[in-house]
Amino acid sequence: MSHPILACRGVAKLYGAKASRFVRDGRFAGAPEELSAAGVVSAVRDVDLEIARGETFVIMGLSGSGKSTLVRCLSALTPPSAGEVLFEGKNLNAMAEGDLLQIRRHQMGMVFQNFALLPHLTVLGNVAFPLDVQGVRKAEREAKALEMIRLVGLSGREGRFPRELSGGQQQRVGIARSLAVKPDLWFLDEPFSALDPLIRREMQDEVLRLQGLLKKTIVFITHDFDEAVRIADRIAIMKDGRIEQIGTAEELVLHPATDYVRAFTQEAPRAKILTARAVMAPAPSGADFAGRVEARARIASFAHEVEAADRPFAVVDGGAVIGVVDRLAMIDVLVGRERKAAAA
Ligand SMILES: Nc1ncnc2c1ncn2[C@@H]1O[C@H](COP(=O)(O)OP(=O)(O)OP(=O)(O)O)[C@@H](O)[C@H]1O
Repeated sequence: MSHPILACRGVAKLYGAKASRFVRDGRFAGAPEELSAAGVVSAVRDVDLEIARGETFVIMGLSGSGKSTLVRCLSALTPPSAGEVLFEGKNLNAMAEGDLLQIRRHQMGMVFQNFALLPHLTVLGNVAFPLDVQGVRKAEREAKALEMIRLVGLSGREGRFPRELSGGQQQRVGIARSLAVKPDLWFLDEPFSALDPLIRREMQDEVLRLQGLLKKTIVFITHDFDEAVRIADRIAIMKDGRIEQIGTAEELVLHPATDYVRAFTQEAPRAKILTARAVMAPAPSGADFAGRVEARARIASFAHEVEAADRPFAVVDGGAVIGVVDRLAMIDVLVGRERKAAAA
């Protein structure tokens, strides 16, 4: 990656009175037994990652795996105990407090699971709040806030208080507020887990729509693989404070680096993740095709047609046939048996 907007090198976050014993020369060093004997929790350790500008990067893992702590380190809410977090190449932890505050206020936006709205402020007041903190004048901040309220579809509700809104609407206010400062980096920490499944899906579409429009860099935490698959460019899977693997959903499903990732992705919606390219077989010469599918098309989008056909479908890339998929390939996918991809 040429110029990541955000990068981590050897990041660790330790909790406990004796935590500093396990940091030497800015690096984390300690065996699990030593840490537990000293009563130290390594909420995050050994994290290296790079996030590209415009990327939607999802962090997944079970409860307690360190997702929120890592995001707190990435967003400079908390300093790591060891390692570096680089924002646009600058080390956030070596920065003067004032510069850090500027970056947090002007270049980062956050959305939380519990909405974190101010109950005594209206929708307009809540969305304008971060601009108020920045010292933006009233007329300007209200104009900007109204623009964001319109963007998230809440026009007409500017004067309502949070308690007068549904959960989904409250989270739209949270989203509008986090976007009001026009951040480069947008952090969303399990933003939709308090919402019911239908609203949750609607909000995922909302994030996708806003991302298409605003082209932010997104760091998104979720427990839900379906949610991750819908929105992520890449997914990091965390376990016990460490990142087990980073990859596209397809890479994680097809090439899990550890048994943990294999187990974690077992229930993943394979047909929504795998592409024609990943399941195709080499095309026999002179084959008679029932139709064509794009190499990058997800299986779910064409499985029906292919299953119903008595001949294979051609897999095409840039107009050229690069392989075939047939009924058998569909069954292989559904039972989790992948074929080797044909040379692409
Ligand atoms: N301030 C703290 N003091 C002590 N331990 C902490 C602190 N914050 C987090 N931890 C511990 O660090 C580990 C990681 O916590 P974290 O909240 O980052 O996990 P998570 O993956 O975000 O979990 P969840 O999905 O439940 O929010 C947990 O074992 C937690 O108890």
